[in-house]
Amino acid sequence: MELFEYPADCNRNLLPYGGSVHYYGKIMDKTGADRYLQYLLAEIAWEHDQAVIFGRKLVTKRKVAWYGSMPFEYTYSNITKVALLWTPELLALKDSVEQLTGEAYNSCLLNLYHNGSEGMAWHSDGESDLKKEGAIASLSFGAERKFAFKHKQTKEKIELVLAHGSLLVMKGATQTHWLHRLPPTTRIHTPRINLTFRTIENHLL
Ligand SMILES: O=C(O)CCC(=O)C(=O)O
Ligand SMILES: [Fe+2]
Repeated sequence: MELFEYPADCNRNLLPYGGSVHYYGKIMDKTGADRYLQYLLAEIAWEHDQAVIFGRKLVTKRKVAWYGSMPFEYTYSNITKVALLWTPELLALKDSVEQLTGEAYNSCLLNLYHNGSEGMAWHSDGESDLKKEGAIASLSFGAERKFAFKHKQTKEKIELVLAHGSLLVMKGATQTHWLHRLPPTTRIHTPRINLTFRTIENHLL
């Protein structure tokens, strides 16, 4: 298992095969990242996430929000959500991420993990409404947390730490061949916010 440290080289593919993951490291200074963290904590329309699993409605401790360029409908874990429209701050972040990654995004899923007891289990972001093999750009604010990839067949694992104000991009066949997760940890007692910019297609708008 490899653990990547700074300085980040955004041209380096962290995956050895079957997709591409690029870590840009911190894309803003600490003052800027602190300001976005405070803004996001205070102003985003956070809600507890819900999922219907085996016909039972479960509510997660983690909070989520969903924003976009249009009131897209987005279905995952059998729950349909309607996107809120970009705030000026989210639009500014989207523009920066588009410039850095050379890709366009029309929506963003936001996650708020209150402390290390909250995480996200192994999954891939292969929902049918997402552009196939489209890039997913992930911005992190707040507590530094480990993030892990696991190949679906070989089970090979790749881990890295996502810094405050940092950018990670997953693209190509990554979602087809690799799972990812945010493991829980007892060591973290402060919040982390993650924004994943995505491209929704086949919407009926
Ligand atoms: O919190 C993270 O860094 C990842 C979130 C994630 O994988 C997702 O929203 O699909
Ligand atoms: Fe994901």
